[in-house]
Amino acid sequence: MTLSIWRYAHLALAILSSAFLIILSITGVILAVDAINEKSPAYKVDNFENLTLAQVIPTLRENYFEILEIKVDHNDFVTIDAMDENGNSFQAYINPSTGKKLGEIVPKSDFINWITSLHRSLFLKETGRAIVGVVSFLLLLISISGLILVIKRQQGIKNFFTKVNKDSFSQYFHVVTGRWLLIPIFIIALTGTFIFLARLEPLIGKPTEVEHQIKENLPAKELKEIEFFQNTKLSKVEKIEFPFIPDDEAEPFIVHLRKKTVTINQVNGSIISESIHPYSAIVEKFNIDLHTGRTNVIWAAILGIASLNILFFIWSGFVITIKRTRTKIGKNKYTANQAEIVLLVGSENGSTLGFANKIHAQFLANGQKSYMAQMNQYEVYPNAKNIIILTSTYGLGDAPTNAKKFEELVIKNPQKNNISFSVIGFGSIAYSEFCGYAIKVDQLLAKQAWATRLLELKTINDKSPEEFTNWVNAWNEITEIQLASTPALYAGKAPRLKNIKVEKVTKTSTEDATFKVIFDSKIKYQSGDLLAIYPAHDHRERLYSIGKVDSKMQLIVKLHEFGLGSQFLHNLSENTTIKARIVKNKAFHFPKKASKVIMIANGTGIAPFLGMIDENKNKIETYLYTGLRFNNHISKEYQNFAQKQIQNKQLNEFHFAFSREENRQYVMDLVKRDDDFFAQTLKNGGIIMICGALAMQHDIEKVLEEICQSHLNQSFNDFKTNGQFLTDCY
Ligand SMILES: Cc1cc2nc3c(=O)[nH]c(=O)nc-3n(C[C@H](O)[C@H](O)[C@H](O)COP(=O)(O)O)c2cc1C
Repeated sequence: MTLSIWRYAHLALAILSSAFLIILSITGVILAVDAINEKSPAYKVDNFENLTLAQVIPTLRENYFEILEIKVDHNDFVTIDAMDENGNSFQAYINPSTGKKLGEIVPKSDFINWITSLHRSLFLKETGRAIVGVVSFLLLLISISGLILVIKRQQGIKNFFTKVNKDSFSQYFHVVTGRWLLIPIFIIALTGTFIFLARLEPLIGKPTEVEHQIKENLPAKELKEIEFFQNTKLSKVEKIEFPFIPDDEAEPFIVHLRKKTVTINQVNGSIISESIHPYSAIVEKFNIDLHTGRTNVIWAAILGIASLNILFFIWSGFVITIKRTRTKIGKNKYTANQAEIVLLVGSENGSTLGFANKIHAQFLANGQKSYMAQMNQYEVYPNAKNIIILTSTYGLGDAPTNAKKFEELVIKNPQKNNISFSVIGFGSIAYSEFCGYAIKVDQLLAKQAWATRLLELKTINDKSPEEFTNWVNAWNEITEIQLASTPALYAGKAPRLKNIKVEKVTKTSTEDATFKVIFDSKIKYQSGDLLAIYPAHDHRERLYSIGKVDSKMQLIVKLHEFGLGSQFLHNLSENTTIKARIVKNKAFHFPKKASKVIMIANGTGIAPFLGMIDENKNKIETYLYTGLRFNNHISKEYQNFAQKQIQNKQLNEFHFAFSREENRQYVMDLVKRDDDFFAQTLKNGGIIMICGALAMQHDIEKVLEEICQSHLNQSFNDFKTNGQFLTDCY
């Protein structure tokens, strides 16, 4: 049978029974705790297993005036129901070997009685019992289908307990705890079903009565001499009814054992009759013991944990199902016939579809006729120029469920035009066949006469947005249709946006079109973090480095004529709010401890450093090197700020280079000039931070390499790997 039939059966049964299962599991946990509690105080005596009735009955007779009965409960505690000399009846726990009273019998609390009744019959008497019986049976079927799903997932029964790869929290724990708790849950379900069945009239057997021949004139015996008492252990007894009047032959002892009830002549000790319990009654008791854990603390604890876990199964099972429904594809704007870009998705749990959705939305926003379908819906696309396949892998290099028919369909429906194809595989290196199915699909398409490879197969481990942007970059390089290459955009969860208030947008400097935006916001962030804004009010985000100055969020932005982000920021009105989010950039936070920090920036890359200097309350020795084009009002403002911070002792020195002024200078010229200082700083464990253009970073790294080689006879790489070089360049 296919995986999906088992999966649907498992799900349908769970949906059908979940409301009742929730009630039964919660009450089950409470009853399990009660079963454990019941065992303390412990009234079981040490030699209980060895005591015979020949020892117990005479002792009790000596100690008590008139005994009605004694009972041995499932905890092996013995209780007595007797009368004292004054004719007052009493019940108590006793020590069966000495007859001593051990404690009062405390009745179950109203709460426990209420819970027990809810658990047994949902307060609906016989109807409720029937519902509970049916739900137990459904739970039995759920555990069987669950067992089969685990076996299938683990590729056979022999791998049942081998490692489960962590795909998502809910899935991982559903499978892992499922493996361990399947047996107790199976037993709970099976015994629960039997307890219900055992109450059905036709299944209840009748006891077998055995009358013994009564021998006349047998000699009288003392109680301790009666053979039956000598041969019967107290531990096998459930109840003994004592004769009303001692020494009267007409008044027998009635001993209730697990398997039978025996009537004994109290004078001569002969067995008068035996009533052998039907098999169903014995099984029922055993079932109740197993179902309630009342005879064993450890088993009661296991049942409690298993019951609790049923709640967890219900929760995680539904999370998995909801995730799975995410593999459904929404309505397309264009038909398969109109489509120029076709995105085909193979996804079991929806994450691959998430990636596909994001590029589909961008294609549509760029005016492309993009069409998305499941791989199982493959057909002929008369106008397609590009087919992009995004598929995950399951089993041992197998297709996800919605791609199972793909191979057959590709062979059956050859395309009529030449179409470029590109395959992106989603998988996990934890599996031996990493992206095995994507590899198969890539090879299959390569063999089709109509297909031309656009890009090499790209495999992506563990849904990595970074690895996905490698494919995006490769796509952007060879096609006209540009896709966003910010990894954060492709990260799993849709980001939660916050409202932040615009406090001020400064005028742009005439020479290099730079301006400052100040936000007033209570969101948590730190200088060096990034602010993600959504200028097109869609999912495409632009990131800006943040400086926290005077407790305000400050961005320094260069206005680009066609820059969506910079134009958006530039046009903001004061006292309005925008939707944005913080992208934590831990790798670029100001060090909490360092012997020395050197900051290198060019252009707007100075933004986070202004904040870091302002926040340098520990007065770590800090040096700022900045490269700008012009020495204008903006650079003057930076210099004034730096001067003030030197007075505060939050900055030690600052150096500016201007590339469009007299004596053209770049920031790397300043580094070269202070080569000895840079070498010593690195040697002494100091940290260099760099923010600005990627090209500047390359140049600076080259200069630092030369400095390290000539001054320290060492490679700059050593300091990089040592975490002494922090970068945030774009
Ligand atoms: C039961 C199971 C089996 C898997 N088998 C493989 C495999 O053989 N090879 C592989 O590369 N990834 C395997 N994976 C990992 C998935 O392909 C990967 O997590 C993928 O990103 C899931 O995408 P989806 O959410 O779109 O289905 C397996 C995952 C699970 C849960």
